[in-house]
Amino acid sequence: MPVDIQRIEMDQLACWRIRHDDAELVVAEQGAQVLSYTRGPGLPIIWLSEEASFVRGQPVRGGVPVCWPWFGDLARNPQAIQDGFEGSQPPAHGLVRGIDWTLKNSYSDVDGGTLEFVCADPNALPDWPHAVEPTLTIRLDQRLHLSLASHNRGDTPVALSQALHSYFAISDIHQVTVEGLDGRPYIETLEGWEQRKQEGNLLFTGETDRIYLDLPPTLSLCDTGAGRRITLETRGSQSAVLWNPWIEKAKRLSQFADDAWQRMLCIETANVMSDMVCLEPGASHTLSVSIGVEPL
Ligand SMILES: O=P(O)(O)OC[C@H]1O[C@@H](O)[C@H](O)[C@@H](O)[C@@H]1O
Repeated sequence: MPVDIQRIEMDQLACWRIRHDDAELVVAEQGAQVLSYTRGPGLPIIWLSEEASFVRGQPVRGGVPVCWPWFGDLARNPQAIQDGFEGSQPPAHGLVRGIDWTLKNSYSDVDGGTLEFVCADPNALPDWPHAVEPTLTIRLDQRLHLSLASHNRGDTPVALSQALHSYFAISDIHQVTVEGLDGRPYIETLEGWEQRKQEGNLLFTGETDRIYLDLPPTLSLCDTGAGRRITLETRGSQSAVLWNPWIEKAKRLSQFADDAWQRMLCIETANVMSDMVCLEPGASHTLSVSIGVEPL
């Protein structure tokens, strides 16, 4: 079946939809945010909140928000990243989630379709005066491939942290495990940002908000309830954030049903803390993840 690429609208947001075989991907120009990704009928691969709103200037809950040029709370980032921001109220997860990116290129071939976005509005980031424009290449073939590239065109070094904040759809949080973390160090942000070591695979029994470091290139999300394994093959990243808000935090989140914590899990391919990116003048860095699905 030929690859079909269409511009569509989701309420206030201009979006692009790629259909290929039984897969469908929707990406908003705002934030270059993947909103949904499905393959055949049944459980989606990427989760989009039932309460998501598609409003200009507001990040959508679910999909894959791009966190850039810092991840999370700026005050928790290494000093060199904090020093790059000259404003007074840094938003969580950086500056590009709620602004329009430009579709620079789109094309299809026999194997799939590709969208290339650039965040190039020179007035968009007045409090972050650095000559780095991120580009996000999104390719759908038998897998979903996301590549976030940063190129320092200025004449001073630039430090940044970032994440492809992927929300995965799951059958039930009690029936999933994450493989590939065994023996790796992590920062337990819910208990004083203590550094700990993972023993075995990760299971979920409560609120989880951890930064894993020194990671191997592949992590897997094994979902026995759905009978499938989602694999994340990364490049340019050795850190990931594992997040589930559980019961109480779910009630405080925007665009999030009280019980939605049971149906989603974030595995965020990242460059955070000691895995931050330092770009010398003229240097580039690319953070990539390829997301595949296989039956158990
Ligand atoms: O509500 P936001 O800004 O999209 O953030 C959602 C979550 O994003 C995760 O990456 C953080 O680790 C969590 O602490 C945070 O709650």
